[in-house]
Amino acid sequence: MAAEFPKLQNDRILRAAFGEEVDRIPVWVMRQAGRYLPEFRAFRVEHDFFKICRTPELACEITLQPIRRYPLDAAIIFSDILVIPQALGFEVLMKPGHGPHFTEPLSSIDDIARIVTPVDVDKELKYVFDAITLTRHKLEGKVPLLGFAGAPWTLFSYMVEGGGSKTMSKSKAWLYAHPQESHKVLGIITDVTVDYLIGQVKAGAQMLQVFESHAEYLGPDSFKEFALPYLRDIVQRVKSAIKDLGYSIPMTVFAKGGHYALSELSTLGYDVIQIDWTINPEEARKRVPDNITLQGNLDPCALYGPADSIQNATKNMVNKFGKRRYIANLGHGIYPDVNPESLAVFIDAVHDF
Ligand SMILES: Cc1c2[nH]c(c1CCC(=O)O)Cc1[nH]c(c(CCC(=O)O)c1C)Cc1[nH]c(c(CCC(=O)O)c1C)Cc1[nH]c(c(C)c1CCC(=O)O)C2
Repeated sequence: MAAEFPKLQNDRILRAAFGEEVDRIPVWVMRQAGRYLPEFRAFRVEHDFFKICRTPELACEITLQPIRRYPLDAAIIFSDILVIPQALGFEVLMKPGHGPHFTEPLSSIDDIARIVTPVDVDKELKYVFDAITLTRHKLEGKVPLLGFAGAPWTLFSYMVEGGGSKTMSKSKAWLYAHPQESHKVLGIITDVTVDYLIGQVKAGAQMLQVFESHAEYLGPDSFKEFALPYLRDIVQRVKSAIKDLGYSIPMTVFAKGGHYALSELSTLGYDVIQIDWTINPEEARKRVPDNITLQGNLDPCALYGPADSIQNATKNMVNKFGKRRYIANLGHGIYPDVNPESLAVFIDAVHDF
């Protein structure tokens, strides 16, 4: 199937992920297709967020917007981690300015019965696979296309909280009051995520990232019990299945705020570990073995500074990571009120290295 896609012209990010030499440091940016771009905001006036996700032509167009503007080294498919809870039967709305909203979250353990399982991923999430295949063609081999999914604990916390939360106290309450039931739900999410990521590879994704965005709410012990086993399960099952299909695709894990677990995360089988800006890259390098690539980690707020300050911060960051086994990125998604010009300064500063 891969042979049907246009030939890849820039494989820097894949080479860096596998620890091969690169002529220049690859860079992409979390939320590179997003509200900081006027062309994205114009689209959002006309289209609902999940309608864009569900319409391959629209999702493809949004994915390509930052690629047209900047010399990025990867595209990431426009979608959201919450398409998995939707496939499990939850209604999720994206309220402009408020973020995600579940109309009926998991409010008691009796609600587990409402979860639709097993999920026929090829049917329920076909729209994502179609968007990936279309985008892979439309990219014309310019850069690799990344796929992604949310990690089980992060999705579980959304399904229980029903939206954002400062403390995650409802979902953490489940972990302490109903550990067995929590494991059951985490297992259900894991199974569908495995099929989903395999489907993305079959559809044309060339690298995969798993977002454990809510790692910061757990601690070493709860992360070890409720996050780590599922992150391991995902990488091992996906890697083994795609290997049987003849693919070798690098996988990245991002446990935001989860530095306390960096050593354990390094043992799971991911090729790349993304870090946020609250850890010094030199410290991360010490805790992650050198057969793993690091990705990150400029403070997204650094892009509010003037050009010379962005350049200095980027230079400083790259010096700390070193050029080997490194993919440049921000430490979290780009903020909606960042000047698009500032992103160009960041990307050029990485490439000038
Ligand atoms: C936690 C999480 C979500 N979604 C995602 C995560 C993990 C990464 C992270 O930690 O940020 C992942 C995600 N969401 C989106 C992408 C697209 C690809 C890309 O990075 O460009 C990706 C990779 C689009 C999006 N997802 C969302 C938008 C903005 C929606 C809008 O236009 O109204 C975009 C472009 C909405 C979203 N989606 C989510 C939230 C909390 C919000 C609201 C807050 C916000 O806007 O940043 C859940």
